[in-house]
Amino acid sequence: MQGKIIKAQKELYYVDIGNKIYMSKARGNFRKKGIKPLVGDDVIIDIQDEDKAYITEILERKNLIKRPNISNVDQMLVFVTINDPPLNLYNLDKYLAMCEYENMDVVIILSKKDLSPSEKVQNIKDIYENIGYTIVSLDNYNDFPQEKIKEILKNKTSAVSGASGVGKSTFLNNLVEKELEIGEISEKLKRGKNTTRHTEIFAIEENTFIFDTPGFDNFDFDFLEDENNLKYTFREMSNSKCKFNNCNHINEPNCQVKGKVEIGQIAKSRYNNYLMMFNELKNRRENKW
Ligand SMILES: Nc1nc2c(ncn2[C@@H]2O[C@H](COP(=O)(O)OP(=O)(O)OP(=O)(O)O)[C@@H](O)[C@H]2O)c(=O)[nH]1
Ligand SMILES: [Zn+2]
Repeated sequence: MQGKIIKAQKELYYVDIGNKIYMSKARGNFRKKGIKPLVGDDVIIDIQDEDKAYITEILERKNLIKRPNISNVDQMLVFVTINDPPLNLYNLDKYLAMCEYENMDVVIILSKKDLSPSEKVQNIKDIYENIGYTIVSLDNYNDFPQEKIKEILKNKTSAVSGASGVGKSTFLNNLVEKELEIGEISEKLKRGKNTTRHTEIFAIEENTFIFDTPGFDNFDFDFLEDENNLKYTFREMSNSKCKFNNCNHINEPNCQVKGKVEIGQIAKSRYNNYLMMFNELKNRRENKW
């Protein structure tokens, strides 16, 4: 039987098989190899009785995030605000680069719309929609697009990320509370108010999950070692016809990316952040030795 680990407590794993949750312990070859099951893992279980089972196999992971340790994130909801806290485009572009590198879909959530001047919201939308990102602006208290969010989450396992105070927990509570009201999430999964926090996944509906702890917590650049690969994580730089096909778009002659920046087809902020990240990675690699 195949299922997904939605919660881990010490050596006990809660495996959701769609209509039922089994408390499971690890058994099998992966244990000998020192591989520990993670929340998010798709696993094969061997059912013992009513609600107990053994995990016998961990299916290949699509990706693995550290701090918190979670796996198989299909989609990242990257949260930003315009004013509170102030928008930091460098960090946003870094999050986006990480998601590209980890092969996750990305949706940008611009929260606290109520506190944001609409022309600034439009500005950000213009930059990011132009390069193919979905961006949803919302007010967690008075304008929460539940149906739209559910549509975005459908049939995927999603996680949230973003700076402290951008409204991630309020968003998650909103989403889960509303679903609880509608009665689509079983009472079993209801978040205990006083229990210790472990990473958990909520099943929004069948085949649709969201992690309750932010991904890329405490983030830095340990995902990318070689600055020469950074260009592949900037969508607007792929498919450019530069003179050199390994062009880093910095000092090379006949660089189409630089040309596009000059005529405004590529956002200056994105390009400048690319240069900053490039240097950050380069310094880091050079200082390692
Ligand atoms: N005006 C307004 N305030 C909001 C909105 N969403 C959240 N807040 C408030 O912003 C503050 C921070 O929200 P949280 O949901 O705790 O933010 P977080 O991203 O989870 O923060 P960390 O837990 O530190 O990572 C709280 O006081 C919320 O009530 C919103 O859409 N509009
Ligand atoms: Zn170039």
